[in-house]
Amino acid sequence: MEVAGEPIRVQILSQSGLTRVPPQYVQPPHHRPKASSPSPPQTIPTVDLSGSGRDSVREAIGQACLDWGAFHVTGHGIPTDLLRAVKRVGLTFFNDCPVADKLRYACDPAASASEGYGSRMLERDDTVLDWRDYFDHHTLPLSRRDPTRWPHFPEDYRRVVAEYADRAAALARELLGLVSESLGLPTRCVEERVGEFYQNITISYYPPCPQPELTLGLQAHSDMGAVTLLVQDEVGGLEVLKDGEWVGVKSLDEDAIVVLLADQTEIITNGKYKSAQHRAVTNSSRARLSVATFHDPTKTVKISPASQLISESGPPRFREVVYGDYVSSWYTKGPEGKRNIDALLLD
Ligand SMILES: O=C(O)CCC(=O)C(=O)O
Ligand SMILES: [Fe+2]
Repeated sequence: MEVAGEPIRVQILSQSGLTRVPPQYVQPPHHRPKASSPSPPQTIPTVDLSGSGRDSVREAIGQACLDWGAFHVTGHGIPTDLLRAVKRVGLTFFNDCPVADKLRYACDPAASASEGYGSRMLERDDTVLDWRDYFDHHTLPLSRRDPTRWPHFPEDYRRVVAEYADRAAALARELLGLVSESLGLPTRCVEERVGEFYQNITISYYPPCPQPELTLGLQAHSDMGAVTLLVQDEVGGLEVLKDGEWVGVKSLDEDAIVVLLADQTEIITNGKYKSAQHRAVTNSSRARLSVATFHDPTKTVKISPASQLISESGPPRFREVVYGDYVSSWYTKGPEGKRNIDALLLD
C-alpha cells in the first residue's frame, strides 16, 4: 500500500482513528485469530540456565526442543537492565520520534530484509499485510554493523542495540551448544555447521488495531535461520503452534527471553528438533513491542543434516541447501507455515 510514493506505516494508520482496518490487512477466515479458549492454556516451558548442573539444564533444553521448539530462558546472564533498555530505546523511537525523522531511516521497500524502518515483510504485494511496523538492524558480523544507519534518538539507542547484539550472540552460541549436547553431539557441532553468525535484530511495533479479530500482527511462520531470541513486553501477543493449536506465550518475568528454534537447526538435527511455528496477534487497546534477534548462517553456507545423526535406519530427511537460496525462496514464496523447509524433505 503506497501513499504518495511512500510506503505507509501501520502506526500512522492506527493513529488516524480509523474504526475498520483497510482490506489489505484483513486475513482470510482460516488465518484469523481465535477467541481465547475457555480451557486453561498450556504454555512453553522455562529453562533456568543457572540451574543446578549442566546435565539437568541440557536435559531440560532437550525436552523443550522435542516438545515445543520454543521455550523461555532465565538465568542467562544478560543483565535485566540491558533487556529493559533495548525495549525502552525501541519504544522511544516508535512513540516519540516525529514521523519525518523516522522516515529518514526508511528501509528499501524493494529489497527483502533491508536495514531500517519498514512495515512490509515480503517482496510480493499480493499477500495480506501484517499489522506491524519494524526497525531492522544488521548487527553481525561486525563488517555489516553500521550504527549510523540506526536511529539517533534516544541518544543511547545505538550503544544499547550494539551491546545487546553482542550479549545475544553469546547466549545464542551457548544455547546451540546445549542443543548439540542434548543430542549427544560435540558441544560446537551445530554452531560449526551454522558458521559465523549473520545476526539481525528486528524491533517490531504492533500498534493498537481496531479489529484484532480480523488481523495478524505477523503472519504464521517459522524463522529461517538457526535460533531466534525474543524479548517481549508485558502486553503479550506472541503465539506458538502446538499440536495444531495456537498457544499464547505470555511474558514471564522481566529477565525471561523466548528462544525459538529456526529452520536450519531443524535441518542440522535431521528433524529431531522442529523449528517453532509462531505468529503475533494484535489487540485494540495497547501497542506492543518485541525485539527479535535472529542468528543465521552466512548466505554461502551449505546446510545439511549432521552426519552423526544419520544412520542406515535413520537416513537424511532433508536435502542440502545453500542458505542464501533458502532465504530467497522464503522471501519470494512467503512462509505459509513451514512450506520452505517442507520443500527440502526427502522421501
Ligand atoms: O513479535 C513477536 O512476538 C514475533 C516476531 C517474529 O516472529 C519475527 O520477527 O520473526
Ligand atoms: Fe519469527
